[in-house]
Amino acid sequence: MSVLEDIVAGVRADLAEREKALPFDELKRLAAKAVPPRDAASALRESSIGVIAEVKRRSPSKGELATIADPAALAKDYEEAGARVISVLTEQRRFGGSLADFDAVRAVVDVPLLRKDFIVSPYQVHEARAHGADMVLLIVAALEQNALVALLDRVESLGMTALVEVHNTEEADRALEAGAQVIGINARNLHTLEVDRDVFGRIAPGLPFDVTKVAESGVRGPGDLMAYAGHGADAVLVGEGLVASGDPKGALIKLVTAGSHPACPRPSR
Ligand SMILES: O=C(O)c1ccccc1NCC(=O)[C@H](O)[C@H](O)COP(=O)(O)O
Repeated sequence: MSVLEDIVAGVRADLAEREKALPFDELKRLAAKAVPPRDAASALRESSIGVIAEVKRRSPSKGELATIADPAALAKDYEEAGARVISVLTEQRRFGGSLADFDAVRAVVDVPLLRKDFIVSPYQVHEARAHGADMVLLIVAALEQNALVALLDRVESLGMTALVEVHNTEEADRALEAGAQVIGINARNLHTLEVDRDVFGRIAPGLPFDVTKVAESGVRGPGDLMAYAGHGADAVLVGEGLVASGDPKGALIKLVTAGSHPACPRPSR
């Protein structure tokens, strides 16, 4: 079983428990009553390079990254430092995240929030909305094409933005065929867990100019952000480089400053 398959199997088991506790129809009613979604897509298409700052405790590749006793305080720091979007991992078994973390963050910040999880069911999309999510991650490698199309449609019909994650040109073609408007190119190979920052430069130039391009993983400082920007990134998604830095707010300020520096390549629109 690959790492991704193993994670998804755990996600499905946990999902089955939540579905028992809260029927889908009830969840849909809660989602319909939630505060309307913020426009995450527009937040990522400003004239400077945006940063999606992630609340990430641990990971399959690195194990424990940071304790994060107070995810709300970390998110508040991210907002004050200029994060365009905040990503909150809600997968529990391998990343130590939870919907409780998401709720704590939602209660204190106004910027758009990304629910970062392994979404395989419409239930999780409505769940994200019910908890106040504005953006939802859809990983192409984890989904058959018809499921990808249906989930993307579901995310958009609830007024949220889908961040559709790809790792190679075949997945990028599938994302485009499904109608993705925001594509995340993840430098982390989900089979080997190795990070290859060059993946972005191989895929991004082949995407239509009007698709928002997010470089995911491997940003450890302003130099990496600048390099991704040079290959056409509109935004970068950063976890480890912030939470394991010892000073997440300071590290994010450096990235945000680099993203709006005159020497930083701008999105070409
Ligand atoms: O981070 C991992 O080890 C990982 C393993 C398997 C599936 C997904 C994984 N990470 C999810 C992410 O996409 C990253 O959290 C995100 O891109 C931030 O990456 P980084 O800045 O390198 O922490």
